[in-house]
Amino acid sequence: MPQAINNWQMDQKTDLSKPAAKPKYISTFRALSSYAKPHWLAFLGVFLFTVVAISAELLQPFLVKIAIDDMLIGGNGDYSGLLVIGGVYLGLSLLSLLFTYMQNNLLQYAGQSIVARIRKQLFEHISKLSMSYFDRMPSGSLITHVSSDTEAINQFFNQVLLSLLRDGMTLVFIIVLMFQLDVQLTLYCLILLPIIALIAIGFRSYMRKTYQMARTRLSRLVAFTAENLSGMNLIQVFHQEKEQGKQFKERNDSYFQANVREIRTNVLFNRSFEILSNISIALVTWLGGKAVLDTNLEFGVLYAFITYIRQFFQPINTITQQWNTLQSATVAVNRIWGIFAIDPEVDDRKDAKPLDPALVEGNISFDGVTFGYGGGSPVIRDLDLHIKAGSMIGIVGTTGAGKSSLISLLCRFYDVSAGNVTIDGTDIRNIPQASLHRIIGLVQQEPYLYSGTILDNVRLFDETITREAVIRACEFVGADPLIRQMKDGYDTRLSERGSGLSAGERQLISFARIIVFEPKILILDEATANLDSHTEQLIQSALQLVSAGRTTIVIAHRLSTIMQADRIIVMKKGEIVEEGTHTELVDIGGYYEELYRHSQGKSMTEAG
Ligand SMILES: Nc1ncnc2c1ncn2[C@@H]1O[C@H](COP(=O)(O)OP(=O)(O)OP(=O)(O)O)[C@@H](O)[C@H]1O
Repeated sequence: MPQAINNWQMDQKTDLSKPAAKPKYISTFRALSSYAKPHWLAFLGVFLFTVVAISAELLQPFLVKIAIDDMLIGGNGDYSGLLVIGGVYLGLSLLSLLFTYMQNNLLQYAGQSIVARIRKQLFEHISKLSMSYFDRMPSGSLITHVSSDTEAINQFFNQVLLSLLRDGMTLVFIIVLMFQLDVQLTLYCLILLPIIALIAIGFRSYMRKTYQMARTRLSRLVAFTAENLSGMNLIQVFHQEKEQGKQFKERNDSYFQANVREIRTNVLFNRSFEILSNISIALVTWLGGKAVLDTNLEFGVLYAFITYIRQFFQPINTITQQWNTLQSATVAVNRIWGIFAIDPEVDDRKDAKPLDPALVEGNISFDGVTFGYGGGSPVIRDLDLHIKAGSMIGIVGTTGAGKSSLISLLCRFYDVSAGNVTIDGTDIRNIPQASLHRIIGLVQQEPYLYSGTILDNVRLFDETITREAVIRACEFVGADPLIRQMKDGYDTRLSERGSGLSAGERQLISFARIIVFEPKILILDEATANLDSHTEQLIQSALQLVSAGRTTIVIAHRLSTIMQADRIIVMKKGEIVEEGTHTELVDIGGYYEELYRHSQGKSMTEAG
C-alpha cells in the first residue's frame, strides 16, 4: 500500500474521531481581506453593480402597482401610460440582467485571482519546506490543501460573499419597500421573523453534521480509489479484486447514505421555508384583502406586497444555505494559513555565502556526525568520513544501516544533530541551499521523470539549456540510440513518472541530466531492479563516463558497480564497520567478503 495514501486514510480516520475544531470566522475574514485588498476597485464595482441590479429587479412589482392603481382602477383609459410602464418594466429587466452578469463576472474574476495567488504562494511555500515536514505530512493531505482547500476559498467568494451581498441587500431593500407600501402589513409579516430564525438555527447544526459526514465519506472513497489504482498490479496478482470490490462497495454505500441524508435535510429545510412563505402570503391575502374590501388599501399595493413576500423568503433561504460553504472555507483557511505559519527546519543562514561552482574541488568530510530523524534515536552515530575530490567511493551495508540518511545529510535535506559536514572545508550550513544543490547531482534509485518530453526531462524544463546540449549529453552517456528509437525521439512525451520506460532507460536519462548540469559531486543510489546484462553494461560504462572528474558516492546494491571504486565503506547500524578497496575488504574476510562470496555464488548459479 503506498505510504502516502495509507497515511492520508489514517488522517481521515483520525479526523473523524476528533471533535470538529471551532471555526474562526473573524480570522478567516481578516486573512482573506488582506488578499482582497488589492482588488478593492473590483469589489466596489461588484457592490455598485449589485445595487443597480437589485434596484432594477425590485422596482418591477412597484411598476405593476402603479399600473393597477393609477391606470387600470383609477385611470382614464389611457393606453399610452400602460405602454410606457410596460417598456420601463422590460428595460428594468434587461438592466437587472446586464448588471447581474457584470457583477458575477467581476466577482468571479476577483475571486479566482485571489485564489490563484493563494495557490501559487502555497505551492511555493510548500516547495521550500524541509524533508522532515514531508516525513510528517502525508502527500495526500497536501494535495487536498492545494486543490480542495483553495477551491473552498474560491467558493467563499463566489457563493458566500455573493449571497451575503446580493441576498442581504435584497432583504434590506424589500423591507424598506414593504414599509413604504404599508407599515401595518409589514409589521404583521415581520412577526414571522423569530420563527424563521428558530428554524434556521435548528436546521443549521443538523445540516452541518450531514454535510461534514458526506465530505468525510467522500474523502475516504477517493483515498481508497486512488490507493487501489496505484496498487492495481498487486491487487490483480493476488486476486484481490473481489475483496477490494467489497470494501469499495461499503465505502460507496456509506457515501450514498450520507448524500441521501444531506439531500433529505436540504429538501426539508427548503420546504419549511416554503410553508412559512405560504403562511405569510395567506396572512397578507386575508389581512390585506380585508383592507382592500374596506377600501383602506389599494389593490395594487396588495399585489406588490404579495410579490415582495414571495421574494422575501428566497434570500433568507439562500443565505442560510451558505453556512456549510462558509464553514468549509473557514476550515480551509485555517489549514492553509497553518501551513504558511510553518518555517523550514533547514533554512539558509543569513551569513551563508554561495560557492562558485567553477572553483569547487569536491572534497567532502563528515566529522563526528550524529543524526536521528525528528530528534529521535540516532541512525548515524559519531561518523567520520573523508572523501577526496574526484574520487569514487562505494557504500554498502545492511538494510536500514543509514546509507541513504548519510546522503540526505550531504544534500542537507536534514541538519546533523552533532558534528558537521563540509565541502572543501566549508560547513554546508554556511552555503545557501540553492548553491549547495548546484554542486551536487543526485541519481536516485528510482529516477524521477516528469510528464513531459525526454528533452524537458533531461534539462529539467530549463529552457536555457539547448537541445544540442541535451543531445550531446545523451550521446555521451549512451542513451542517444535508445531515444532515437522512440516514436518522436527527443520529443517523445513521457507519461507520469516515466512509466513507459524501463528502469535502465530511466537511469540513463538521469545520467544525461548530470552531464547537462555538471555538478562537482555525484551521488548515485543504484537501482536494485534487475537489469538485463546489456543494460547493466550500458549503465556501468555510463557511470564511468559521468563520474570522471567528479567526487562520486555510490550506494551500491550490485557489487559489480563499485568493485573499481577508490574506496568502499561498509555500514551497519549507523556506523562504518569496514573500509578499504575491494581487494582489501575481501582480504579482511568480514561482512563485505561475505556479500562478495554471495554475489559470486549467485552469478555462478545464473551462469550455470
Ligand atoms: N524519513 C524517515 N523518518 C524516520 N526514520 C527514517 C526515515 N528514513 C529512514 N529512517 C530510518 O533510519 C534508518 C536508516 O535508514 P536509511 O534509509 O538511511 O537506511 P539504508 O541503509 O539506506 O537502507 P536501505 O538499504 O534499506 O535503503 C532506518 O532505521 C530507517 O527506518
